[in-house]
Amino acid sequence: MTPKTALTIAGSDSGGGAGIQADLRTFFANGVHGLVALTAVTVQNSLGVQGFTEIPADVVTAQIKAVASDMGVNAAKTGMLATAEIIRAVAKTLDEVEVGPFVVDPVAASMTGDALLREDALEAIRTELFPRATLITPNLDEVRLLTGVSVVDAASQCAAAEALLEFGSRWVLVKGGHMTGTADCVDLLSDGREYISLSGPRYETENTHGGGDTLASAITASLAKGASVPDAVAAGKKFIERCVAEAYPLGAGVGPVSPFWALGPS
Ligand SMILES: Nc1ncnc2c1ncn2[C@@H]1O[C@H](COP(=O)(O)OP(=O)(O)O)[C@@H](O)[C@H]1O
Ligand SMILES: Cc1ncc(COP(=O)(O)O)c(N)n1
Repeated sequence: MTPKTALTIAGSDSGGGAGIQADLRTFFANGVHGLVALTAVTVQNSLGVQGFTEIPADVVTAQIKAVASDMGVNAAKTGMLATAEIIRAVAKTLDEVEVGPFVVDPVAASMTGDALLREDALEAIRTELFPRATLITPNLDEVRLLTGVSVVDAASQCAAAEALLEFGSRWVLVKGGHMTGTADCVDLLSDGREYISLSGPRYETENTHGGGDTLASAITASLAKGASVPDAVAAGKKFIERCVAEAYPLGAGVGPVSPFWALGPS
């Protein structure tokens, strides 16, 4: 049987832990056929991002149109978008092709602190992509850059969600992985009417490279299969929890979260 399709519009991670590599294996692990519009090639390992080269914006557009016109896209997500020009091209293309539910992970920097966006491009994500998004999934650093709100507890997480919804997405997931002083990892999902707190154990590990990409891709895979946003996010949270629990060291720096458990017992 032909599986549902999910499109990732994102960059390549040469270290294989994040970016399109994380997205494609997460789609696979969730039973969805992965499609790709590559935006950038990063030179990256467990120690950080040594550099990147972006793909020309018209080539990003052409990739999206090629797969959408022929194969059909049941849901799509963005990761690293590199430049304001690529962001504007993606926004324009989304007005011309049908991609189903659209998840925007506003990736600004790697977890090692290296920039994955040229200057001024986060503003373009906010103005061009958030209004078109079914769901946006910022982490706490991105929340601070976008709204100025520092999330330190449940009340400020709620305030951040409200501020982010003003930018026009249907739903927002304020991820709490970087919140300090909490025993659990709490992500807050809201559409401005419902406030759904998704709580799970915080695992003791340094190896969380690719965590945000994996969560957003798992959510996108569920949306491609027809789940509602709250159900897709709940399933994504369960998926990423297991991936963090089984994360492994690789290289001298930060290792990747692991989807290998999804293959079943070896
Ligand atoms: N140590 C951890 N244990 C369990 N879950 C975690 C841990 N760190 C992050 N998560 C979860 O992984 C997902 C990614 O979160 P976060 O780290 O906030 O985003 P990002 O990877 O984009 O920086 C969230 O669902 C978060 O709750
Ligand atoms: C190509 C690419 N896309 C996204 C990330 C963010 O992932 P992380 O925050 O885990 O470094 C990354 N490092 N590289």
